[in-house]
Amino acid sequence: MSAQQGCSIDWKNWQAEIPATLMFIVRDGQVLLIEKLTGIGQGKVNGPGGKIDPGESAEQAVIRECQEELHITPSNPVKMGELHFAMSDIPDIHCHVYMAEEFEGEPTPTREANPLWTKLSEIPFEKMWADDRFWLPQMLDGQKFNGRFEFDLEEIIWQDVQFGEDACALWLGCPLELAK
Ligand SMILES: Nc1ncnc2c1[nH]c(=O)n2[C@H]1C[C@H](O)[C@@H](COP(=O)(O)OP(=O)(O)OP(=O)(O)O)O1
Repeated sequence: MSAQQGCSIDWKNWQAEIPATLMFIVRDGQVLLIEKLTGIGQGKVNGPGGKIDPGESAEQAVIRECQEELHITPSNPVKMGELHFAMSDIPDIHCHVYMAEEFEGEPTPTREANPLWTKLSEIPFEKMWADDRFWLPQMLDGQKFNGRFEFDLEEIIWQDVQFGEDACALWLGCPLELAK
């Protein structure tokens, strides 16, 4: 799929209804994933994360979600990417993706998530959102990215993912972010 061919979304004027976050903590050749027990993507494997609350920055939100879902607090999160999901069956999502190497606490199962320490070579893409295989390996390799996906239900019908520092210039930022 090329950058614009076959895409029905006017990305220039696109605005997501749901601002959201994801966190991938990497330590000792493993990444901390979750089995998601509630919310959008229930039943899938993903990183911890969730919706950004009004007045919250993306970074504040991703830390809060890790506390709620796994009882851990990531330190020094690094923003790695933005994901733009135009969905057919649920509201569109704009997701801010972070990585961290350190955290406080012990990953603990909660009502919302089961923690899954996963070898970097054994990520279960077949249990994850279809887009993950197009940016997660590169991100875990240290590349920043900007991804746009049009979904028809669970299937990707158009995509564009860019990597490297240039990709950061495409980030929309977080409209709810507090001035820093
Ligand atoms: N396509 C795709 N790929 C990868 N990750 C995601 C998607 N779509 C998504 O929504 N996500 C991620 C983004 C967020 O981390 C979650 C969705 O947020 P959700 O769990 O519904 O938000 P919470 O705030 O935790 O849930 P509620 O409290 O509102 O139930 O999935």
